[in-house]
Amino acid sequence: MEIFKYSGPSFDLYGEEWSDSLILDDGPWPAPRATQPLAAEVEVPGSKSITNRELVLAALADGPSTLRRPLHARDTQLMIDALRALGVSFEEQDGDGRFGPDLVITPTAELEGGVSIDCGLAGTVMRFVPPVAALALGPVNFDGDPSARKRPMGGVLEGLKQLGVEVRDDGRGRLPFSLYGNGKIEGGEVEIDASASSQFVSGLLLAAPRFERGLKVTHRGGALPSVPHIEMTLESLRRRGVTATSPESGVWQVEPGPIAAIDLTIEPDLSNAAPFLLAAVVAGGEVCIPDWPTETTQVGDLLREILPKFGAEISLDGTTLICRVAQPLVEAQRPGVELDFTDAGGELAPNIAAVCALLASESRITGIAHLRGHETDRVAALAAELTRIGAEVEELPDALVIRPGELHGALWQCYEDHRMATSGALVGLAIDGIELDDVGSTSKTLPQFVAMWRAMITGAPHEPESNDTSFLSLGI
Ligand SMILES: O=C(O)C1=C[C@@H](OP(=O)(O)O)[C@@H](O)[C@H](O)C1
Ligand SMILES: C=C(OP(=O)(O)O)C(=O)O
Repeated sequence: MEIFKYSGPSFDLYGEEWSDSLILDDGPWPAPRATQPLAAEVEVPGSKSITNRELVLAALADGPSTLRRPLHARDTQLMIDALRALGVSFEEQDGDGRFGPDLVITPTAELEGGVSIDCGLAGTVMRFVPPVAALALGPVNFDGDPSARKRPMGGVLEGLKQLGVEVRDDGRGRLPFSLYGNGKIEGGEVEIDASASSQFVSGLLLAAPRFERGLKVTHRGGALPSVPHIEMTLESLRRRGVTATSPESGVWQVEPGPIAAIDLTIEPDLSNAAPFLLAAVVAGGEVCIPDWPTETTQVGDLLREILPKFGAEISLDGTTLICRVAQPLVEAQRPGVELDFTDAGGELAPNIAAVCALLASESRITGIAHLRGHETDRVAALAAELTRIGAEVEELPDALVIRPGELHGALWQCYEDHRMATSGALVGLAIDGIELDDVGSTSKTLPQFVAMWRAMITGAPHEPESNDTSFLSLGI
């Protein structure tokens, strides 16, 4: 079944020539109900966060790098297109992954300016590529989807301005903007407010080994979200021989020096494992995820602690994570939960909040203020959609209080947000008549979602060939 086609990024920075990237086949998608306990093994494609960090580092490395089992999805394709526009070369290579080819990335001697970059709706592209582009000679224009223009960018732009890069923007700290690099950055120290996104810090640190004096970044502002993602950035730099440390809380230091070319296998995306593991919580039964990393900086690893709060028994059989649940959630009449998502917020909270609507008493999901600057305002979107299906929801500035109600079918709005889409699919397992207005939004990080979801429910092995992934080709 063909769910959508990706027509490829195409835009005109200052004009209105937007081409819609996702063309849905048949309007709303009826979310399948689970009528019996699940029994599925679900192989999950590579991590978005690791793939896009590694693409950036490979682009700045001292030789060709090979990425095995990288994620192939809209966010990674946008990253490849952005880096290719700056002069980096990409080659596909057959690998053992089931979700697309391996990649060989060859850096360019000199990054090329005079180009426009489409960030789509990808936070990693809009925050990680500007510091790379600032190393190029000549102007680089940045823009993205209309909804991307609402996402905060201030910390990255402020950091670049403090580094002496000429930034032309409208002062709102948002897309679109242009950078005028002169081929090098001296580096030194910057102080930014990263309370809106940890990606501001990660973006500056990833390019920092190529600054003449390296970089010290200090965060000044409110609570810093998604700290494990900054740890992932430091870890990715260290893996390539760069000295990268956090001498104290809210301060990070990267020494100048070469970024080693490496051959790396990308871990499965543990945040994308979340809807499948939570499906076992909702429907009962067992869902297994192979290749769960034994050590990881991915926030999705927190699922091993979170899922037992919903009655799941979590175990490891070698490197296969097993989530076993005795009874469907609604039958189990489990009490509400209280969870703080300051660290894992963005990626895990939407799915968890959706499942909370199926608990028997009040749940509180806190530490989620920064989710308002994600693909959509996720706090408002979750409040609206859970209310739409009959839950009683209180929306606070940085929290959601979710109380059970008479749940019923409805057209669940996805707001172009992959995690809102998978959240709708989750409640649809337990409630008749849930339809999603835009299941194609899952192509941001998981273009195979629909086929994988169906295969999980029927217990059939997922066949990647049943998806149209032709749009993922690099065209080379
Ligand atoms: O660095 C990364 O790869 C990410 C950092 C987090 O962003 P925020 O700090 O903006 O929440 C996370 O939500 C996002 O999905 C991926
Ligand atoms: C917040 C997310 O994405 P992005 O990398 O675009 O910020 C996410 O994937 O949940």
